[in-house]
Amino acid sequence: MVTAQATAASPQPLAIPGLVLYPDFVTPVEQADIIEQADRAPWCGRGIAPNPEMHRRTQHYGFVFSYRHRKILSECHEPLPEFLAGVTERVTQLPDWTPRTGPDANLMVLVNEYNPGQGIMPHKDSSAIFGPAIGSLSLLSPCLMTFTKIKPKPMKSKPEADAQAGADMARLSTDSNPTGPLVACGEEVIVDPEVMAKLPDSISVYLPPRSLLLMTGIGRDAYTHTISKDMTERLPPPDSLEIADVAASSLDKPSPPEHPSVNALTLQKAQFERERRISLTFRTVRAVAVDDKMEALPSHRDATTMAYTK
Ligand SMILES: O=C(O)CCC(=O)C(=O)O
Ligand SMILES: [Fe+2]
Repeated sequence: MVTAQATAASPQPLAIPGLVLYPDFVTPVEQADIIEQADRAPWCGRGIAPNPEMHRRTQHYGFVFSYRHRKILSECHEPLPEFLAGVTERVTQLPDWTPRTGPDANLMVLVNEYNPGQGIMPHKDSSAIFGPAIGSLSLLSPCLMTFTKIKPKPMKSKPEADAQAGADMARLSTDSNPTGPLVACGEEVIVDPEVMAKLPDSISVYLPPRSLLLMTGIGRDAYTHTISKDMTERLPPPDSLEIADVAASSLDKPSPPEHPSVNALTLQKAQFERERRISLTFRTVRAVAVDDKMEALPSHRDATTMAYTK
């Protein structure tokens, strides 16, 4: 059983603002418990509704997301299953978890399974559908998650921008093409181009087993994230790799005992084999599809826009 207690390892802010890695977010025993319980629950994908066309298997708790239609299919306020309650509470109590918490927080937990050869295309989680923080808990196999700066669109006047936001919302409710980055609209961060210009174009983040990656602000809204399908992950040069607890300059030093998997891999190999990985994605839902239109959920009507303009 995963309980809502504080995590031992200290958080690691990454090179992109808003991205923070929490190593050892769950213990090996908690990891085994989550995997066992998830494997007893029904998966969708590979011919099974509600996402039969997906090759990757998923489980959707709290709300059901359709990849084909890119929307939350139905509102369902059933409590999260017992095996997810503790870890979800722990995520939503993190100091940088910005959405509201509590029973009306419209939480969704998505379980993703990646077998060797499976990944996730570059995308940004829609700001119209999902709230301002996304937590990703990595279980079993490590992987690299690559963040790439989204190229800015040409500046628009206010009426044009408003019209575009409306069009984006309409597109979200009708578009059936599941490829390509999701449309960004809603209450996403507004970033000063000068701030963005100083940030890296792309970084690869090494996600050790049992770590939680929290994505907020710039890292959530101004970058896409992706996991490759490669069976073998090759570590990029140290200056483009973000590794928890290991500064690029200390890669040739002996590994500290607390995170042997991170350092052993980094020090001994320039590559590693992907094995089965299960991730839990924690998000709040802002809008659901009702009669084929997107409608904002009540608890997000008063959400405030965060601006990174300084
Ligand atoms: O597997 C992960 O860690 C990320 C999943 C993800 O990006 C998503 O479901 O939108
Ligand atoms: Fe995502």
